[in-house]
Amino acid sequence: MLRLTRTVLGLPGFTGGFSFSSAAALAAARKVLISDPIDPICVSTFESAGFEVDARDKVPADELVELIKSYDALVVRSGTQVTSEVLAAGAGKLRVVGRAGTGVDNIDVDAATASGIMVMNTPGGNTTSAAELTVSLLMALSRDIPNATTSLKSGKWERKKYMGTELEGKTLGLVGLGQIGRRVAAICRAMGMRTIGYDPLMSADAAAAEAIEAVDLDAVWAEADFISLHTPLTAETRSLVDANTLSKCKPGVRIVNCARGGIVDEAALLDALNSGHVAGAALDVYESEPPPEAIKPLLEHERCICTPHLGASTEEAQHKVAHDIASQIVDVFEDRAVRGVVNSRILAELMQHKDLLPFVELAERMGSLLIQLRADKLKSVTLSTRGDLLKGKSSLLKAAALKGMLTPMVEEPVNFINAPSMATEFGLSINELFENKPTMHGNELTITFEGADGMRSVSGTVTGRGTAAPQPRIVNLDQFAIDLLPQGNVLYFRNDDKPGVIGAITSLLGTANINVGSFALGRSPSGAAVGVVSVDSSIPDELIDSIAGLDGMIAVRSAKLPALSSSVGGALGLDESKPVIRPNNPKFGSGPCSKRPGYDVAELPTGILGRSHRSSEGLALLNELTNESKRILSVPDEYHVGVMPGSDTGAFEAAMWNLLGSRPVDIVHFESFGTGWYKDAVQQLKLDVRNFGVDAYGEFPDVSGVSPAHDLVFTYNGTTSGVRVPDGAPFIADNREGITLCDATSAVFAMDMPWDKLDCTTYSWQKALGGEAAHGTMILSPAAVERLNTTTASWPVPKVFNLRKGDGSANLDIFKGKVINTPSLLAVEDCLDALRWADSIGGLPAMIANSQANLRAVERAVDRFPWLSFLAKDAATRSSTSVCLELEGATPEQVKAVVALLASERVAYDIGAYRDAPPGLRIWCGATVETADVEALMDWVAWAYDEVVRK
Ligand SMILES: NC(=O)C1=CN([C@@H]2O[C@H](COP(=O)(O)OP(=O)(O)OC[C@H]3O[C@@H](n4cnc5c(N)ncnc54)[C@H](O)[C@@H]3O)[C@@H](O)[C@H]2O)C=CC1
Ligand SMILES: O=C(O)C(=O)COP(=O)(O)O
Repeated sequence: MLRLTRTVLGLPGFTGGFSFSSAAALAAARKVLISDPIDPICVSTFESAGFEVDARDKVPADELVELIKSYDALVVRSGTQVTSEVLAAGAGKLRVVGRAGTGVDNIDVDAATASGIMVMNTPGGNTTSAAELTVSLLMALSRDIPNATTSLKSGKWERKKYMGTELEGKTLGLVGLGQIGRRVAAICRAMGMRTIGYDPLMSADAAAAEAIEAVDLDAVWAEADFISLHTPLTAETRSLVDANTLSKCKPGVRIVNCARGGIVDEAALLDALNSGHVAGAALDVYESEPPPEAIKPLLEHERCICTPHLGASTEEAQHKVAHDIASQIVDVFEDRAVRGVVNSRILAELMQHKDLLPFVELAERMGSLLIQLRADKLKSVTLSTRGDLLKGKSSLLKAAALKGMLTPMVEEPVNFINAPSMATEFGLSINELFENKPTMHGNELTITFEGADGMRSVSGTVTGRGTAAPQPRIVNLDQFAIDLLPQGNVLYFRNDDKPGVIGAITSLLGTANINVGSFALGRSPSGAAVGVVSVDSSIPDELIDSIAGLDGMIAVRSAKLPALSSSVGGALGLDESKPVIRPNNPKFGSGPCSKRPGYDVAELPTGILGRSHRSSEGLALLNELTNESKRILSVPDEYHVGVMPGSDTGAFEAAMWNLLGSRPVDIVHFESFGTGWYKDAVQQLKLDVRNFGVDAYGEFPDVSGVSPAHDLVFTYNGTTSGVRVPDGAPFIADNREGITLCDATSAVFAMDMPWDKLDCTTYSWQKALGGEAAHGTMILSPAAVERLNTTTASWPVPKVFNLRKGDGSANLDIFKGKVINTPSLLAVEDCLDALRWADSIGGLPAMIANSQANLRAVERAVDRFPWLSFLAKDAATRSSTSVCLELEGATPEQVKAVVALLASERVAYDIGAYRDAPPGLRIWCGATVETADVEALMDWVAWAYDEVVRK
């Protein structure tokens, strides 16, 4: 029974003011208790997901009741009895009970459901093993193998005594045609048996498709030579095989039970064996395990074969179920998926329709709002939906609304698992209605209820779906059009629509030191007005009374709703404050950057490995790479593209060492790497340099003095500052005399490159392509080639950087696949894979669009969170690949803690700012990163900021 703190749904004049349990989402490890012997893969799967595991072979019942209190999850096989006492002791902290196997009859599933604890199993993991044991027992029975073995071992030679019977041609009667029953049927049919079976869920056609004759139970008893049981133990199957049913069986029938003890009445079976009516029985499972003394006569009966619950006891099955249950539980805690849940259809549905999450959040808040604003008992509640998205989804939305309605009313935590059963206990039900009428909001949800104060209703929708961050909004309250973000503390009032009321309310709130966040007002032609005010703190009852006393006031209520973008995680009852959606791919580092979506190293062609890069095949591969890069990047035909050693750094230093020296150099730099090129030019090459630098990270320099007569060295995109050259690099003259050297490593494949302004461009594969490190690409214009041909370097150039031949002319062989030194052909295949992917999504325009969409996702977060800002203030020089962010109010240590927390939650790796840059975040938003992941990440950033900085 539920413990209620209030007379549920019946308090007149209730004015809210509840505190919601916003469990602090600490980064502490989740704790799992394993209380039965299990394959070690279970422990290692949990541990590698950061869980703390306590694995025991056996925990006595009384100890378990104490022990369970400190665990988030419990894993069992059939040995541990998970009773209502255990579940009650665990409730609050315990979220999941996982059964590494099929049968959950050792778990009090109803008690778990009432406490909001998820129960899951691993269907299918041990099907083969259980089916193979069943068939082994059928064969052992037909040939009496155990007795024959014992006889021979005792020195006897009794060939006559052990005359057996063939299975071929005999009828096998199966009760239960689930996974195991069907597998047994398939094996037995292959042995020539006739297979008949009964299962209330299986149609005759579906059974026929499995080559099983669907019959009723009486036919199984009457026709089977062998009967095998494969149902769960339920009220209906308990003692299914008893004296009565046995009497209906053929004399000489043999019976196998590898399903559950209790399906067979053990005393009746012993009688039937004693009378000879049953010729043999094979049991793997017992009513009580281990079996008590009392059933010794059955176990010791000459014609009874018995095994100690070994159906799932194979290395393969144990490995599989142990791995499955651990990864299912990890997935639940990480909100990735809900698989194998046996006590919540709604949860499984919720995880399948993640696109509905904002509506689920809305429904929950609407339910919560209405219940808190009601005046008296509810009479009837109706949820109506409009719009294609919501059609057929009302069970999910109803569950959300119920969760919202119950949460402020009951003491225990309400989640999607227990909300429906709790509601049933209160007799609280919601009617549903789908309305075809179009609405200006597209998809709209309305909850109406009849209370003592008449019909009340609230309607809401979700704005910004698809484009901006989706936001639930209340658009109508009691027939008044309003616009309200349903979160936090809310004051509702209805009054005669006359001047002065709002002023009086704000002044009362001000006097009580309560900040007003927003006002939503609606009015009807009849002269009534309704107002909803969101305020920063809860409103004391005395203040409500004072507002109620204002002239013209009809009704006043207050309510408290959970903070937005935080409560759907509570759907799982896991952690109310954590966002529910995690990035699918948490790799947001700025180099090496994330591989393309769907990347699998196993799919790379490997035929070339071990071959010479100078073989015709090796050469062809290198040329394919440079040609494809050239085509996808729309590099002009007359330019040369080649592979260089040493990543982008190697390629760019090769460019500087080979091309500079004949003119003064202007260096435009605005972050660490560009500053490195500046230092190279001054300190190593001792060039005549003009410095176009910046005072601080995030700025773009004043480039108005860049001279067309000089050479120009610049970075196109500052990976460490999140600053980029403005589109088209307008400061570079078309008719210049000098040449330009452009480090484009985090710009290519994500930005349009103005090739006519770039004479030597370099990049590495590990950035925008998500390729492998150590190789770079160099692109030379005809002017750069001419520079090589007409000048010589006045300093030594190491062999791996040398772009000239012995005669001093440009070594264009490098750009025809004849690379300077040995490349990794595996890295080449990997890069080609990225290029093929680039092509498949629509080439360069699609890659640029991806990166832009990612930047917009971050921009939306910056709009939403006042403490979050771009390091690059000017949008025209803001990078869409290496996006650098500052967290206002966070100390450097706190920024580090935010980064560490996001990594420990496995939502974002490697997103701390570059070591020389100001503390902050650097999120790679190049084309290989998916926008949905950036969107999900930004909610997590907000969560981590709350955890570390605000708490
Ligand atoms: N001995 C052992 O170590 C193992 C035992 N098992 C047990 O075997 C049994 C079957 O497992 P699965 O095939 O994996 O489960 P399943 O869920 O795939 O199949 C059970 C089937 O029983 C049917 N059923 C339910 N009530 C029935 C009734 N009154 N009459 C006839 N059929 C009914 C269901 O419709 C369902 O098709 C379960 O009790 C499970 O716990 C499973 C694995 C290992
Ligand atoms: O999976 C089942 O239902 C089983 O009966 C197997 O039980 P076990 O995990 O071997 O204790």
